Amino acid sequence: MIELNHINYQYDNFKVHFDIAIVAKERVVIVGPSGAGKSTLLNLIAGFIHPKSGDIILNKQYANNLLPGKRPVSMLFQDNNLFSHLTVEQNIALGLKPSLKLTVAEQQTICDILIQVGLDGFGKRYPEQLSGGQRQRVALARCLIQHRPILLLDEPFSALDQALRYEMLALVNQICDKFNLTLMMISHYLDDSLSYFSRCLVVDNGQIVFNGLPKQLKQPENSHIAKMLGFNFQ
Ligand SMILES: Nc1ncnc2c1ncn2[C@@H]1O[C@H](COP(=O)(O)OP(=O)(O)OP(=O)(O)O)[C@@H](O)[C@H]1O
Repeated sequence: MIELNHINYQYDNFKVHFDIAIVAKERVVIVGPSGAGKSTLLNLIAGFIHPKSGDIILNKQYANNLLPGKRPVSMLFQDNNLFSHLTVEQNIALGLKPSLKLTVAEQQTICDILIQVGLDGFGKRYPEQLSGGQRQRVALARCLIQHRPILLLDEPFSALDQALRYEMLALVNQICDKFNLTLMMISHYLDDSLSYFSRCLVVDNGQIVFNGLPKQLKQPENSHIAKMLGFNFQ
């Protein structure tokens, strides 16, 4: 679970305030205009930035003072940050052991995870020998191998074409089922992908202005929010 209690944070002249509670295994999509504070929200949860005030509770543990690596969180970015001089297997292994000296059991874990993300047989390739979707699968595998219960995705599939984006969403959905993950994902899209999420947060100007079922965004009383987002549900 994720609780942000009266969280305040400020860049030079941009303030955010977040107050949310997300229960374990929820799947939350975060949308909002560019510069609204969506990445800031995930960065606060991941521990890359620290609130000026307020409490962050992750899986019932007070997390304000925890370094990113000690939080029960893994995060995937749009630029997957794979190392070009390392193979797929080695890139994934980094999530497990920075020394890359793996036991036989750990090597097997990597083989298993490659199968999970549909990349069986790709372990010896280098990132440049993969498509954009395959590279994102490797980055996703590196997150999953850490076995952290909270998965944060910062627009990881935005650069992919629609068919591949849906494929990746379906894969993430399956993975969340299998590993009982709590998911928060930033997206620029709110279309058929709605069905994968149990909740939608709309962030605008550093605040959450909508927190509800994705389908409620289609209701007439929320038409101003849908319009602000530029979504056309007709
Ligand atoms: N390191 C920083 N220093 C100063 N201002 C920043 C910094 N990072 C972000 N901001 C500002 O904070 C605001 C929120 O940024 P954030 O990246 O959270 O928005 P976003 O909703 O994720 O945007 P986008 O959809 O364009 O990625 C923006 O106005 C941005 O310019």
